[in-house]
Amino acid sequence: MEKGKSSSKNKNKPTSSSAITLEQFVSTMAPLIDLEKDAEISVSMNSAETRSLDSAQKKGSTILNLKCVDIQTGLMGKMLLEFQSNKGDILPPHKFGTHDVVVLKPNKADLGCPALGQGVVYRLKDSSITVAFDDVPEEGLNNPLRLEKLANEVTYRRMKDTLIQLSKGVLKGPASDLVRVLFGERPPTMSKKDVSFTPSNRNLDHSQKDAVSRALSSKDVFLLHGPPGTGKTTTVVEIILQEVKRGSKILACAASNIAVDNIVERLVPHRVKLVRLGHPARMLPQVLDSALDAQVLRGDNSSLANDIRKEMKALNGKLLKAKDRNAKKDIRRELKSLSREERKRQQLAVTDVIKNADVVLTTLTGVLTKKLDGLSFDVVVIDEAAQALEIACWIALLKGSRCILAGDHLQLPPTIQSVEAEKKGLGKTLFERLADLYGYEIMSMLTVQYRMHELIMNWSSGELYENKIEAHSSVASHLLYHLEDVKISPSTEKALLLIDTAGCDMEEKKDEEDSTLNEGEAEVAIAHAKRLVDSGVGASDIGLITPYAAQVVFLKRLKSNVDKLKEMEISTVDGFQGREKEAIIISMVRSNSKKEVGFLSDRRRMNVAVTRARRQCCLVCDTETVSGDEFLKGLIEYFEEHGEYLSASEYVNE
Ligand SMILES: Nc1ncnc2c1ncn2[C@@H]1O[C@H](COP(=O)(O)OP(=O)(O)OP(=O)(O)O)[C@@H](O)[C@H]1O
Repeated sequence: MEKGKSSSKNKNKPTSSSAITLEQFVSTMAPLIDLEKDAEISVSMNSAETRSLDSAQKKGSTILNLKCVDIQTGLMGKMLLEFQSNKGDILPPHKFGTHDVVVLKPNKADLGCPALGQGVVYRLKDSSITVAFDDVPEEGLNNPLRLEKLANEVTYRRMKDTLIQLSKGVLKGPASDLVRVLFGERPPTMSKKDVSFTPSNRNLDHSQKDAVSRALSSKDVFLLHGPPGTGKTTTVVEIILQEVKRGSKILACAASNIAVDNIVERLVPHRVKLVRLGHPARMLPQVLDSALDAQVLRGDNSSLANDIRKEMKALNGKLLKAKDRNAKKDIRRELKSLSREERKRQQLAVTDVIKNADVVLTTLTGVLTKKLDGLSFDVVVIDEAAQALEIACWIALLKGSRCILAGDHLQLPPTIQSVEAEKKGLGKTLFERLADLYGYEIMSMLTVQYRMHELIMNWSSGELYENKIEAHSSVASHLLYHLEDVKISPSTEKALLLIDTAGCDMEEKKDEEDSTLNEGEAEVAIAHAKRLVDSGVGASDIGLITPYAAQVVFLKRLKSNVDKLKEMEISTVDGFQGREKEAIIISMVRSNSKKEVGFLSDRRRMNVAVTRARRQCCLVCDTETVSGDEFLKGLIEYFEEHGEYLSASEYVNE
């Protein structure tokens, strides 16, 4: 925000890094996309460096020794196969994520052996992984199996294609004026009068209403800045509904499938004509009804295509029986024409659905489907824009003449695998660049938050949002013991807790992959979670988060021995962005005599960590080590002043 503010004072004098020209952008990004692709391939099974199965499992790109425990039909004919480890409860540490493309192979088969099937990860739990396949593999399911993760090269190809398009043809497309504004060649414009509207959601607060009105006034670009818990998606949905009322055709996107589905779910009750494009295995079950495939099946053209297929089947039967050459020739001719008709009907079914929809929703990379070729939109809305690569945003932006980007550049940016690409600026988002370039001229910030106790919020608001955020009265003073069935106890009566491991002999260490973990601290964090559950807090209402992947693995191992914590989620901070829990425990891990804190010092990461909590945020850390960093020192002092301080020694041996 500070950046946005300062640039708003000298409106059209952008800072050097944000005032990049289109040509500079294209020439900088092309090699960075290649670097990132290479980095992704090197952690996947397509990598030439993967020489043995053991090394692949260590890298997390394969999971060995699996058994298939369940097969179900779902998702429009896709087959859902669930796998568990042959060796025990918990899957070994891995780098698989939902929606990754994977192949299934016999456990011991050679690295290059053909796959039994290729699918998409549908669901991931600590102890199982479910994959959606087009068909059930014909054999081999009764023997030990392995899953291999493939690099998603298609995404990179799509980004490269977009760069090429940006570098040449766009000056004539729907986005021709928008491109000039977003690269600082032309100033953005807003209509002179405030646009008034009747909100569909009567609960909108003043900052949300103001943001909707300004979004509707914008003629080219608008940024909706949504700090944690301030109802960014609620506001995005209102903007879309108002644009539909105005008769606009809207393309609504986000970097992740889940964020797209969130919007779909909230639009459906308003009976908006919409369609969700994408692979059904990547969608939430509750939005499948809005999927393109489902709507195509329901359409007239689709049933006509079905009738034609039936006719073709009958003709094929006739063809087999026919003896006369001329009769055979006639049947073949008829079959050919029916097949042409069937294909045409299928395509018409797809275009009908898309043309009839007021809102088309898909992920950013999903926009490059042939189904949207030649189509343009009045407005492109991108949610989670501060978590998307700029080049991914351009895939969607080239389809429209106006855009509305929603996000928070003070939370974590997109994850970049290549250290070099990150250093050279691949992770700088369009949202951040535009906030720098034009500031409040094109941006509104939401200022009422609906998640956190005000003590949890105040630290983040003061450090990152110029103290502009206020807590809504429904959450401002809510505590864990106000929840039904939760007892008042020392563990549940405070919004902020600091458990200090300093002097308790709990040093950090490195795992084989060079990620840091802290076993003593992990035990303390688990002990606090147990105390919460003993006071009546539901385990599923607790989130245990940490910046380090190795600590996640260790914590999960500890958790597997504690039955009452089964439903508690454990994740990296980065993986928990966008989520919330009643109680959050943060294990900060670093404890060393050099006071090294590594990437803990990124204020955006701690901002995300602390603001996941609704009623209690508990920091477990070595205050001696982390206070070596000025920013973290401020965090510790804030917790000491406004919360309860405890020594980790009180939790040892629990
Ligand atoms: N004006 C409002 N009045 C009451 N509750 C609201 C209002 N706006 C948002 N909320 C509530 O706040 C919560 C967060 O809203 P929403 O999901 O829109 O936020 P978000 O900005 O997408 O989330 P995040 O802050 O994690 O990015 C939801 O439970 C929502 O119902």
